[in-house]
Amino acid sequence: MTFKQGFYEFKQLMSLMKPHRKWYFTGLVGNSLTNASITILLSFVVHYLLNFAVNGDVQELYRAVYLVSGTFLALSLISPLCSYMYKRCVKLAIADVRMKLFGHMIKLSYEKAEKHHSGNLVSRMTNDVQTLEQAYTIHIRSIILETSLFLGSLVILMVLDWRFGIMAVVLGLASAWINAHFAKKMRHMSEELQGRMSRFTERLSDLLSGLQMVKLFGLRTKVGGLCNNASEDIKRISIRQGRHMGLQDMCNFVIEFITLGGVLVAGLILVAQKQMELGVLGQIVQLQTGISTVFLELGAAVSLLQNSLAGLARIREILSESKEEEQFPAAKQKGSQAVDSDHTIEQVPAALELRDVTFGYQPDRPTLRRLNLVVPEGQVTAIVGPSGGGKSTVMKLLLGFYPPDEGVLRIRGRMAEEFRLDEVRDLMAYVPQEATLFHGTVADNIRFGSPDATDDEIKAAAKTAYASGFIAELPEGYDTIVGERGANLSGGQRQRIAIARALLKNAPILLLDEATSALDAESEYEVQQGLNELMKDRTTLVIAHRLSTIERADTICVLADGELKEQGTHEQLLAEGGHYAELYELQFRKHFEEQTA
Ligand SMILES: Nc1ncnc2c1ncn2[C@@H]1O[C@H](COP(=O)(O)OP(=O)(O)OP(=O)(O)O)[C@@H](O)[C@H]1O
Repeated sequence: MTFKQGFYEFKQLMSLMKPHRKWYFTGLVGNSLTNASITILLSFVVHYLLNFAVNGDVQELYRAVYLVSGTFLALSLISPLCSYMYKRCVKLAIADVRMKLFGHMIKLSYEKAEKHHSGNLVSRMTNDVQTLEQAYTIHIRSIILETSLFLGSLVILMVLDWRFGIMAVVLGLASAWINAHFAKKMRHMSEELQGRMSRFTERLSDLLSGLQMVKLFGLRTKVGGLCNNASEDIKRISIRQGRHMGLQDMCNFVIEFITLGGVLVAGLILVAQKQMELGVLGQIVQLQTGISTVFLELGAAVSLLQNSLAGLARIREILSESKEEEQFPAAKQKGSQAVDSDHTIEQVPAALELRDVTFGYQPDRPTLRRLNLVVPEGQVTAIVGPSGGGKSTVMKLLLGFYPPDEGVLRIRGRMAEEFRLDEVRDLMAYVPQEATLFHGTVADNIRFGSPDATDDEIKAAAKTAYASGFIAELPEGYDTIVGERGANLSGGQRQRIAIARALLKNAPILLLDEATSALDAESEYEVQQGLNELMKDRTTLVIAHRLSTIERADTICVLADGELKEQGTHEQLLAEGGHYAELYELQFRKHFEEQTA
């Protein structure tokens, strides 16, 4: 790390402290200077006491007593006050950083957020923010304290005997050179360590979120092994770091030992030749001992600061990731307008429309290819097709999670990018395959659909969604805690809560990633009843996994390999005898076999 880079990173570190900088530095410098002054004043106490011992001069004793009293006063008053002042600023700044990071994370564009493992993001919020706090509270304080102690001691040494002052400067330069060398290596290890900590959190969160599967499939050793490996990596790097710091300490000790030995020998010779008072030598030894620990402490602080700077780099990496735009994302490639101008405005514009939409998660690997899809207002349009055909991707584009690479998206006849994202999301209610519930009560989870809903409205929505029956049987009814991600409820119950939430939102367009196939017959029936209520009088785009649920849809679109293969009503598509008829035949036969088994 060059000096320029170090300075730049330090500036970055300070920029996060900006609103509290004045009081932070007042407290920090006050605390450091008080503590440094105490050490220097104590060297005078040694000086006076030794003079008193040699000359028997009581004035020297009085001076020592005054100094000790002053030191005690400073220790018990100024130092704690300053300490409180800067520590308070650190707590405030760290809370700001945490909120800023959190605010940024939840606004990350879906595309960026998907690239990070949730455990990795958690680790940045916890481990990295913690290393940042240590920088402000411990390492920077240490650097200021030790530097002021060094400078103060150097001035006194120069006044007492300039030769010892020069010696301290030489010692300082040697120590700085050695510690800079160690700090460079320490930075590499710190970056590696933070990365491994992040990986450990990822593995742990995978293990905990999939605990059921881990137990069922006997994966404790395998998945637990991944956690162990990550933990072993942390152990290995931490031990390497410890060894490195031990070596650094040893080098600093050697310098300290040689210097102190040199000071003692040279000083005693001067005392023997009556060129120096014993009190002066005592003070020089005291100051020199302080200077030696300065370099030990300074070396450790600069090394440990590398941990914090590595953490800061990881925090800044997230803060520099692009946030979701306020406007609905436009197609990445120009030429979309040309396609749009070809379009003849219909009398009643479609609720949703995709024109020549091409999209790929990776460049040159299109998931959707020149797709044309129209969802007429007030009708039910179903998308069916093989797994991986691009059905959910269509919904992600309509919800503005990704911009199409090419083509045009229209919502109620207007170009999608003319809308703000929140406007589009207000127009649509999305019920995903897996209902997302948050830790809280049943009522809280339904209320997410409309934060101002009254208790009666919540109950009415639950009733329409066929959820009121099971909610009444829960121990605390609507006040029952659903557990982490709704773990205290069954899959069908979770889905009915999600349906009640969508009902409460009362959006005119419904996007439904239907997943009744994983439910037992009774739950499936009840969820289906809830969905039917939800679809009433609404424009619906539904991804159907069970064809029996969409036989009465106004239009069925068959999507495979990102292309629209067929389109029509159930009867038309059966009569065509194409992909749909094949899929239907397959599901019908499977169902028949299940029934007769
Ligand atoms: N975030 C992503 N990054 C990269 N590829 C993705 C991502 N999400 C989906 N894909 C890929 O895009 C393709 C279409 O996925 P999509 O989820 O749209 O299919 P689907 O038709 O909804 O499938 P299913 O019926 O199984 O839910 C698949 O090949 C999938 O692997």
